[in-house]
Amino acid sequence: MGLVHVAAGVLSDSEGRVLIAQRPKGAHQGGLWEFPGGKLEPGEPVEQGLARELDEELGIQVTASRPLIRLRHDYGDRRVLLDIHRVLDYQGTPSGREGQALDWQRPEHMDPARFPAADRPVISALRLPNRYLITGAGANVGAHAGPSDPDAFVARLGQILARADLRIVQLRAPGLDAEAYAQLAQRCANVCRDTQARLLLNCDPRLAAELPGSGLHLTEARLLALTERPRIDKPLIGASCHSASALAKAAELGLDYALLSPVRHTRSHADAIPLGWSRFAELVEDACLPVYALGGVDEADLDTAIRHGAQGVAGISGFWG
Ligand SMILES: Nc1nc2c([nH]c(=O)n2[C@@H]2O[C@H](COP(=O)(O)OP(=O)(O)OP(=O)(O)O)[C@@H](O)[C@H]2O)c(=O)[nH]1
Repeated sequence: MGLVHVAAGVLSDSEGRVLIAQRPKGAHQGGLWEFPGGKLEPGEPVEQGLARELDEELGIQVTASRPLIRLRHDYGDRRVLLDIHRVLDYQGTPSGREGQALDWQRPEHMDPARFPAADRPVISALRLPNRYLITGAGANVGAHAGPSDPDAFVARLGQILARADLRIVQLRAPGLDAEAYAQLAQRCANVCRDTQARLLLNCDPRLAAELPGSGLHLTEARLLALTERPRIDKPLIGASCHSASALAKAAELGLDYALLSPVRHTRSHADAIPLGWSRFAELVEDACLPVYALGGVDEADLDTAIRHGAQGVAGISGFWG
């Protein structure tokens, strides 16, 4: 069975809604909604094919785009390689040139069941920001300890989340016992509510289920021990990964994102061997979910991370200071 290489585009409007199109009834995955695009011609570069398809299907001329996510999916009757790009700039007004219905939808309102199965990670990618904050230690303690001063810790979190482009935070405090973690999580949840940020709990899933917060973050050890996606009433679940097998497991369980580390040497994980950007890109290439670059990276690396296939950058020291 051959591989069908497809380029598709994400067009956003000023309210953050994304353009979707309905596939014709008789087509593969007919009746479902998709990101506009189509098959590349043999040897055709992705950006060129994307521009051609969006001109044919929508009557627009793409002038700037960048990769969002690359995915592989096996439908049984067809294997697809999807290159999904964000369209950053275009000329013209999109219209359904092939008679297809169009709609503009906010990513958080998209129902994955109404899209081809391959598109689920695309919807996750659209719902996630490109900067991901991990809490550091409080004053006077090493990165592996918990915060020694919860008041200062919560105040620091509030300061950082005042920035409009940091909308997701993982509460990482491996030095705390369950009770101290739960107390701190309650206080962080209040800060996140006030700043409209999403809080991800890095703790035992059973504890997380009892705590406020938008999601759960799994350590690689917790991820590898699972056989199914944790059944928890929180929309967002991700995991730390350090290998191809962990990324494959995260995708197989239908997690929403992974953190892949360490890209560079870091003081917090001094013994770990850095992946470097080219190995990072190789691992992301085969991963079927959004992946953040972590470990010795900061905001200055955002463009580099995206060029190497990442959703964005995650960090402790780069953001926490
Ligand atoms: N455009 C697009 N195709 C997708 C998406 N998700 C997904 O699985 N696909 C699959 O990718 C393939 C795209 O092929 P297509 O039939 O749209 O290609 P095309 O526009 O060149 O049409 P053609 O077959 O008439 O030449 C289909 O198998 C489709 O099911 C998506 O979000 N957008």
